Amino acid sequence: MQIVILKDSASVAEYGANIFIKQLKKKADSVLGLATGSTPVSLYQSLIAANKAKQISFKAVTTFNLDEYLGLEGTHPQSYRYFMNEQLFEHIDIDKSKTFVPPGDAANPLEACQAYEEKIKSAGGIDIQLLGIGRNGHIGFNEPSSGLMSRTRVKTLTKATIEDNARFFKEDEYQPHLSITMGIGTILDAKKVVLLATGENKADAILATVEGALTAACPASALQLHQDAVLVIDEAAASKLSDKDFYKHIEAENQKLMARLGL
Ligand SMILES: N[C@@H]1[C@@H](O)[C@H](O)[C@@H](COP(=O)(O)O)O[C@@H]1O
Repeated sequence: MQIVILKDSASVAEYGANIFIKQLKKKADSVLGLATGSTPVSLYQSLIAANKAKQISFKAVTTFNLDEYLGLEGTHPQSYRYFMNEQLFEHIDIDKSKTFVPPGDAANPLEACQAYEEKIKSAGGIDIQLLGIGRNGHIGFNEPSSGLMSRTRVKTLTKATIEDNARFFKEDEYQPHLSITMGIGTILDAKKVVLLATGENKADAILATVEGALTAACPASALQLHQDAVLVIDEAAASKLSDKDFYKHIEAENQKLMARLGL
């Protein structure tokens, strides 16, 4: 796991965006795995700016989002499809028919999960998967106790996640308790995984992910198994790590090596 500790959330977004910009320059028809939540919003703004400045194009790109609320149509303002349209897709030169979000309004969600897996496979697999992290260590909507090899499926949200996400819903608005989410196995199949975390309320989850045991109790700990997982976190999210200075030292050495190799 590559651990990059930066001073604040703006630096995290910029570093994360640069990984995606580099990927799109290298492979114009990349398959991107995308995420929702407040953490990736600034990264999306940087990608929009890079697209407007003609540094990168999304014309040949395909995207797959991690998850969606079950029971919300894509036109619902709290749906993740709506979020993606608003925060990214409507501002870039992407072909919307190549942007996929699990269908929250599927008549048969079980079949829809299977179809989503097949769609990812037929697109050639995900080149880079962007992730945020929940306070309880969830990735996508893979809550604690999720199978480490799980595939796209229906998941019940924990009380903690429902409470954390309640801020997006109006007081009397229906808030789903179920979701469709890529599984942990689906996420691990991505060629590269980039997890962003900022703020002190993510510090316990980051500690469990980096220095804790590989366990379904912290779904993000499964990234310990990935060959190319990058954690981009700010000082606050890194504040509980015991080996923080060591990770900074490794990253400085890593940067020197990359510069020497011209990468
Ligand atoms: N399903 C999403 C996750 O994919 C996201 O990582 C998490 C954290 O969100 P935030 O970035 O707002 O803290 O929220 C939701 O539960």
